[in-house]
Amino acid sequence: MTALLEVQDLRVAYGKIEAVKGISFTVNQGEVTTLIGTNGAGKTTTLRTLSGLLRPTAGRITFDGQDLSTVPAHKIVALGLAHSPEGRHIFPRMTIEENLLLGAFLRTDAAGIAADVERAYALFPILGERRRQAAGTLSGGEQQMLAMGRALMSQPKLLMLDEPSMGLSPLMMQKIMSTIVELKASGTTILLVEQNAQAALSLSDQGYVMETGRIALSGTGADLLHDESVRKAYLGED
Ligand SMILES: Nc1ncnc2c1ncn2[C@@H]1O[C@H](COP(=O)(O)OP(=O)(O)OP(=O)(O)O)[C@@H](O)[C@H]1O
Repeated sequence: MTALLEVQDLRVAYGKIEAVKGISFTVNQGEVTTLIGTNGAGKTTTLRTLSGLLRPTAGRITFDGQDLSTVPAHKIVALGLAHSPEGRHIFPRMTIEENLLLGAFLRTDAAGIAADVERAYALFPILGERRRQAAGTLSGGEQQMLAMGRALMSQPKLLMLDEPSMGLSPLMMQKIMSTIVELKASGTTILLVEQNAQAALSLSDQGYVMETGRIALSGTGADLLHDESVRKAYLGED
């Protein structure tokens, strides 16, 4: 198993408040790795740090053999790391296609970009049907598809998805989860942050449980899914 991302003893603080308190985890090439945890555990802070939006106070991030700790955010996309953020952050007045093309802002290969736009439409047909409409007219779930499609437009080695199922209907959530499985099958490595532990762990190779800035538990998705403490805390079992 080759590690694509290695995080060692990472610490991140907002002023005096330490949100991530020395976490270590690995994302293997070609796998889906999930971070689960309660609200405020530090999952989003971790993804934002990997994207270069926050600076760690300590620790090491190695991505594809390179130390990321001091690489600025705008260079991190070029290294192959894409982030579909919590809350999607699509541009509502721009069209769906314009939003997708923003994800390719570093690329100059017109034919490749056009092919990847078509790939996004194949993955999410609704986006293709409405390509010329303002993105703000999409439903929440469709906006999530757009955010994922846009992140894929940079042809990332690692796709980070922050709470892709948030606020979605069960049917829409299933679509997003099955797309994650499809993306993995086509060779994309994924780091997933999810509140829906059942759905996320079911499709994950590896999982990490975060609690108040620390990793409390780790294992394969199947191990965690069957772990009694995980079932009690995250799957609502007595
Ligand atoms: N901009 C900020 N300034 C100060 N504290 C922050 C900021 N953003 C997050 N925090 C704090 O850092 C901690 C970790 O938050 P984070 O958003 O990373 O958690 P999370 O695991 O993603 O939670 P959620 O599932 O609720 O999104 C929380 O205590 C939160 O209040």
